[in-house]
Amino acid sequence: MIEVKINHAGYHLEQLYLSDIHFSIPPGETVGLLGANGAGKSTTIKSIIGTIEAFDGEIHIKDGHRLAYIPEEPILYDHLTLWEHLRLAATSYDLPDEQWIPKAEELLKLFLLTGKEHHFPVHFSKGMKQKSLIVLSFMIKADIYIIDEPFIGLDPIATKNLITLLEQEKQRGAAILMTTHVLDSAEKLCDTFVLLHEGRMLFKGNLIELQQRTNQTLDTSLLDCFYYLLEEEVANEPRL
Ligand SMILES: Nc1ncnc2c1ncn2[C@@H]1O[C@H](COP(=O)(O)OP(=O)(O)OP(=O)(O)O)[C@@H](O)[C@H]1O
Repeated sequence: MIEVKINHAGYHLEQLYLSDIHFSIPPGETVGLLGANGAGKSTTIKSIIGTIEAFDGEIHIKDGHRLAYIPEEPILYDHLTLWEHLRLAATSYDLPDEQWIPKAEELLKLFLLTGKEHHFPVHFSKGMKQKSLIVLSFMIKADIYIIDEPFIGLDPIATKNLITLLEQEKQRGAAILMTTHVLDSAEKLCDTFVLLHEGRMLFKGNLIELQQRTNQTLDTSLLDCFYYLLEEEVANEPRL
């Protein structure tokens, strides 16, 4: 379980971008953090993981719970091989060799990285770097996964494997937060949605609640509801 209470957050104290973004993710649930470009999704994630410049709010994570974060732009160490990255993560979480090594090998095979363990991932393609971070995150069996744009840059097989892994982790009781612009995938994978617009939370709830909120029928897609909600918001904005 993770509880997010962002009163204000942003990049300059005098000009905070996010305001009043409050939501929680119970164990075994996936929340989709949605919004147009610049709506504040990455800023919300930075607030949760503690890398934002200015923050007023509270983030509650149960003691001892592990959080795995997969950023949109993969960040890897220049001078460590893929295997050294995996060993470093395992050491940081005190995982015994007999636990992490078989899991790492299984994930490397699944994401077609077997044979690349002793290469330097900084020289990998963008998708391979992303897959390396996926292997690292799923290897530690986190309680909370935060994934920024998981489907951009992954090939179709890797995307399918990632979806299967996410479903398995959810069944295991992990709480998952993902941002994505791929709304048909979000509709299938997420239990609830947090919709941001210009740093504010426009909506929080499941698809049925979003269909009701936008006066749409139960067969209306997430994409269409999202569109109607933003259209209504923009129409109601004060004109300069
Ligand atoms: N490092 C930064 N310094 C100053 N302002 C920033 C910084 N990063 C983002 N912003 C601003 O904060 C606002 C929200 O950006 P954010 O990256 O959270 O949007 P997003 O919803 O993740 O967008 P996208 O879908 O394009 O990734 C934007 O106005 C952006 O210009």
